[in-house]
Amino acid sequence: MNFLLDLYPWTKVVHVLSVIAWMAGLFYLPRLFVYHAEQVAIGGETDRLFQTMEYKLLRLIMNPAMLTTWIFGLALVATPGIVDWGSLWPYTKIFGVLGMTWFHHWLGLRRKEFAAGQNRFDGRRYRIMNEVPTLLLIVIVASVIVKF
Ligand code: HEM
Repeated sequence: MNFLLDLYPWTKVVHVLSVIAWMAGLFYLPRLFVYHAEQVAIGGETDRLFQTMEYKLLRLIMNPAMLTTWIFGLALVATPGIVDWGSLWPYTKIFGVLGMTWFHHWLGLRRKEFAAGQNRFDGRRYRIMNEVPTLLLIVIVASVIVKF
């Protein structure tokens, strides 16, 4: 895995770029759900517009960004000398990324419900869920920067 040492800064560049794209979607999609749930009548033109925006955000931005975040994150894990498994931070980071991945799939399930005209949650619920990626982001960034 020594070739990964030469690539290390560039692996991290692609990892962080992917993270930014993924996070943009993880913050924005629940906001779309808030307005979709509160302001939009089922079956109308605006409903179809929101469904298209949600579909494209998830499929074209968030799914690929999650995939490349994972691929390049795991490449960083495989790079010699980067992760000290005797420290606490790798475990808090794993907790954060598994939580973020769970949240991504939770949003994907809610998108399918909107697409079927069967949304079950009100805007307040989506507002509350919007805080989940914020909290996980704090845990993850503190883990990789402070490295406690
Ligand atoms: C999906 C699985 C992920 C894995 C396996 C992973 C793994 C890693 C590893 C091993 C590093 C290298 C740390 C170093 O160079 O010292 C790193 C850096 C980083 N990760 Fe991740 N990561 C993942 C997801 C995420 C997520 C979801 C975020 C943010 C929401 C994130 C944010 C960062 C940042 C900002 C850095 C750069 C820290 C620095 O060195 O300045 N990562 N990641």
